[in-house]
Amino acid sequence: MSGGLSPFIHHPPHEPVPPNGRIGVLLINLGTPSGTDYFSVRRYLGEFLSDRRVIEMTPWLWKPILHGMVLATRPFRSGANYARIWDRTHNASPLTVITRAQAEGLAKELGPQTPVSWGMRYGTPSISQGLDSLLAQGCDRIVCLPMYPQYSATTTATANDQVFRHLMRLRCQPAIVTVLPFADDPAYIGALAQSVRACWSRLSFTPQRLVVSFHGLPKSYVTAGDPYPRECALTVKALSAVLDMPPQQVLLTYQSRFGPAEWLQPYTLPTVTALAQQGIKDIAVIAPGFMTDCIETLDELDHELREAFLQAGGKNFAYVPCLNATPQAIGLLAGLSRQAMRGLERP
Ligand SMILES: C=CC1=C(C)c2cc3[nH]c(cc4nc(cc5[nH]c(cc1n2)c(C)c5CCC(=O)O)C(CCC(=O)O)=C4C)c(C)c3C=C
Ligand SMILES: [Fe+2]
Ligand SMILES: [Fe+2]
Repeated sequence: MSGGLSPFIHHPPHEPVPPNGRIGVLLINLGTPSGTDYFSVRRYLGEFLSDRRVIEMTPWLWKPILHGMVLATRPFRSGANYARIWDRTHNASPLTVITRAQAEGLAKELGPQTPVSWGMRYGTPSISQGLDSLLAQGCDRIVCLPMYPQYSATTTATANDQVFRHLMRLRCQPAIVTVLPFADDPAYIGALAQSVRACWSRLSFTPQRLVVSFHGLPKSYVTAGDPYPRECALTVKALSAVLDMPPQQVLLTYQSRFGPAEWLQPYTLPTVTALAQQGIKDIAVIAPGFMTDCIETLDELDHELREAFLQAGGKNFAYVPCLNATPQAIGLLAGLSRQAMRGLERP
């Protein structure tokens, strides 16, 4: 509700409820289209690809490309890909369904004194909606937890930007703590190792290689200072150590390249097809940069990459699911939240 000519949201005067306020947690994820049709995907991609943290190219060069080419064609292709992974029970993208389950699991774990909500950087429910829901529940202190284990300005920073953009409109602001990425946090690495072991124990083969695939990033962003590949390397090193796997059996790769520029290398797809051509028959693939299974994992890895590997001569391909809403993931999110909440406690 806006207050006349004031740029700030109008709050009727009220006493905080409960009287000394409370701490809430906002889980933040990337976001996803609300449907697989052209217009839903276009709306999502339009918001995503208009973010200057994501596309740094000067707007007067990028806008004509985005509106003239990308948004005219890509929604058809992406929409068809989303249709392959769509959760028809909930009529929603897996990213939405699983993020909601993560928030519900965290709420249960933290108990009724700590409201939990969730918001997407692009699409709905938005970060603003998530924050408003916590404010309406009397939260005067909020932990914002972007669910990106490895820092990148294109993900972590833009999630935090959006939180503070919402705060800019508030007359009564809550205190905020943003949770740092957790690339080599022992609880995160332990959860990943457990999911690898659980997956492998169900296989009828022993993978000769573990391919650890992360979402890519334009190389120029890294040259300009984005620490993302360093953080990915930390995760791989810690995971190999806990799994007690020799480094040569664990390969760090980058997927999901977008546009013609050079992205971080080695790329996942050519690496995996080369493995098959070199006679490596059995592999497993994990994507620890994603806390939640989504189009990039379910379609690009478990579907497209699997087919490419088998077509190139591979025999067995195992995809290790993301941590999703497993008890290990909820324990990790609860641990990160509690640690941040300590910094917000009143004396
Ligand atoms: C320049 C473009 C992009 C950058 C930079 C980028 C970084 C980045 N993204 C993720 C996580 C996710 N990305 C997802 C989808 C997705 N990403 C891009 C482009 C860039 N990402 C596009 C165009 C899309 C949409 C899908 C498509 O059209 O092919 C998703 C999945 C969302 C879903 O709906 O399931 C995630 C998650 C990270 C972690 C990252 C940088 C490190
Ligand atoms: Fe992406
Ligand atoms: Fe992709």
